Amino acid sequence: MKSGCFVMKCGGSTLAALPDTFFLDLKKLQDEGMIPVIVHGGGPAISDTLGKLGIETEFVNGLRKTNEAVLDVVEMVLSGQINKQIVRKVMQFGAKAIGLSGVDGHLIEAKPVANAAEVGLVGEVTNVNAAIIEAVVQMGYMPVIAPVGIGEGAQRYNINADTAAGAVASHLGVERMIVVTDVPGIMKNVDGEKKVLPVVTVAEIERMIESGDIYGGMIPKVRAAMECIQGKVSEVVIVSGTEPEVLSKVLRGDSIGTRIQR
Ligand SMILES: Nc1ncnc2c1ncn2[C@@H]1O[C@H](COP(=O)(O)OP(=O)(O)O)[C@@H](O)[C@H]1O
Ligand SMILES: CC(=O)N[C@@H](CCC(=O)OP(=O)(O)O)C(=O)O
Repeated sequence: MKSGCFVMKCGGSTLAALPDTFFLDLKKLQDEGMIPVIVHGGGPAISDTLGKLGIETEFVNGLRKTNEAVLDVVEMVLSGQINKQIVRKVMQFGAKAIGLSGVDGHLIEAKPVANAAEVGLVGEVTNVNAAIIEAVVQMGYMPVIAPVGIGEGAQRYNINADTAAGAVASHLGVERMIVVTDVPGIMKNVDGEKKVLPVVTVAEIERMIESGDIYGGMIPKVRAAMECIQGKVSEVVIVSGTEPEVLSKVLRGDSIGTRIQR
């Protein structure tokens, strides 16, 4: 992949709260020749629609228990509602974007996760067809990707968005993944005060999961980060979407959020 390309994962927790400056920043970066590849979540919107339809939903270690009925809603909300909302918003601020789901052109190939007996149709990424992303970028568009995967027998899978973003970053071989969420980074209680850790290593993350300092939705983020920094990706940065011009700040190396390094 060309230099200047980075993967940005945008969590469902923060999508509605993203300020206009976030989208203006994306447009500025695209104009400057930077290449954002967006992978998005949408967990809260999925839960909301499942609730309206009276379908029960449950999480096991941060993964949604998924059957075909749940998968219908996951695909509808992620590839339909949320993906198009993001594409429309990016275009409204003047940038060029094309929305895809992991199903399109076998973009994200998947197989059942190891604990499928417990969580059902949740996928683990087996391959990312980077050539599709590269072709979209070549045409001057920002790819916006929904984390639904496809596997053997054309089976769809629900993939955690952090996991999908990490796999996309690894397969594209980008230098950096930026995880945009609703907290300013990985936080820790220091002398009774919650502080953002500027840098954490893999060993520190393992200790923080063990001690319970990292829990819930932060776990798939740090697991995806630890997985992708084993390869070409040199760092994963976790930041808040409400911080003005957060992407430009990370890319120019400002001290912001939490950097996860090898
Ligand atoms: N150590 C930690 N520092 C910051 N947030 C944490 C930590 N451990 C767990 N969290 C939780 O992780 C959440 C972010 O994950 P999640 O809600 O899944 O967001 P997203 O939709 O962006 O993926 C935070 O709102 C916070 O409640
Ligand atoms: C398997 C699994 O749990 N999939 C997630 C996919 C969306 C997601 O990950 O969205 P966030 O980034 O907003 O959490 C789900 O069904 O909620």
